[in-house]
Amino acid sequence: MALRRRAARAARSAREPGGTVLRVLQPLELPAGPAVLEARRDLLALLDGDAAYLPLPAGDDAETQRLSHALALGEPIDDDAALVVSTSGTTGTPKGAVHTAASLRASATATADVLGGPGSWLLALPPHHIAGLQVMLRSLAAGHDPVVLDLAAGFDPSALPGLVAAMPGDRRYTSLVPTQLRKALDVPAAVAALGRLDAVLVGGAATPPALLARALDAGLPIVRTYGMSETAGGCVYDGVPLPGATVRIDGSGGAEPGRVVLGGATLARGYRNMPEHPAFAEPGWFRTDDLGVLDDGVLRIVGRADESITTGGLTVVPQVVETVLGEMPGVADCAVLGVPDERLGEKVIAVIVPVAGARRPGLDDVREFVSDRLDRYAAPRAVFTVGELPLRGPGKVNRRALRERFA
Ligand SMILES: O=C(O)CCC(=O)c1ccccc1C(=O)O
Repeated sequence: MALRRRAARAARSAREPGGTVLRVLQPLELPAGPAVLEARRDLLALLDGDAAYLPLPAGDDAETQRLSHALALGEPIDDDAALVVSTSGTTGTPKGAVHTAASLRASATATADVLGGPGSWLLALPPHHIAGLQVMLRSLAAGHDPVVLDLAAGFDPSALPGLVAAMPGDRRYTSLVPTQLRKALDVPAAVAALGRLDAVLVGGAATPPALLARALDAGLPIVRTYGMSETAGGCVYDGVPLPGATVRIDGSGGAEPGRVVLGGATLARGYRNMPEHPAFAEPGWFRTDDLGVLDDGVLRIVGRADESITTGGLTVVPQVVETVLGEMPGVADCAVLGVPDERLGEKVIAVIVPVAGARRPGLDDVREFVSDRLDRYAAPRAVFTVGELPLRGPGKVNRRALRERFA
């Protein structure tokens, strides 16, 4: 059912006597267990699907706007578990990040503090994704129903003006992934609408510098966020940790990129049913798969440890090459990956989405463009063009699918 119709129904059910309900947000076959959300009935009406509603015993907070105990279809998770966020992870092993009421509250509070106060939120991301979930929670925490963009037929920026106009409250926010921002920038009325918001959070994937520059030039209040399900969404805004969040770089020699390790009150307690998982081995810290550098306390993400390419014995971080290619005329979007190569072990290839109507950049164009911007060994050795990049989640390129296609 279209989200718009659900929204209309939600508005109706909001007038019914409330009561809280539990809601399973994720399919049950995940070994990590389902994510369960308790929220007001009017919100849950937006999240229609096949899952069952389980009535919650009414407590002190019967018409609550907070999260509380989660049950997996009657199976208790843990005493202090509030929400299990299912995360596929890049490695493909599904995991459930166990959040407590404290970690979720810490995230909501820190976000509101940094953005200038609680406000209403426009939901433009799937509600089972941590960023979409956070949009709903922050909006509900501020006492506002989130305004919902219908994603049934994909992200349509022309819906933004009407939805932004319908947003209550004196502070108004939204969260987008970079691909959505790119689409919105092509629609002047959408740019004007986003420009009326107090912040547009962009995250989930690296925002190419050229895209960021276009958005800032258009006057959009962009905040680049960095975080993941394990940190209850963004815990670093524009490179600066939120109040209470901490960032450490491990295994880095000075300016060299090292492993990003995150700490602070927004951290999940661990992965469900995986007490030995190495990412949570050090109490109070979460070891990410990201590589980054800290310049004067400002975090810059360089790429992912598990996606780096070894070519001729040298390491290439795909995101570094993507950032350079993203500045190339005629390139709307791109992904860089390693494919098996007899001589080099792996070779660097680029998959490019050309700008509509522009000449398709070829291998010679690419090699010339990168020649004074990248080390020789990092230059792509093959270039493919596609209409759009396959995604494995909002904003995240499915490199595995590309590797299978172009290897
Ligand atoms: O992709 C992830 O794992 C987290 C991304 C994320 O939290 C996010 C993504 C887009 C916009 C806003 C946010 C956010 O920090 O809430």
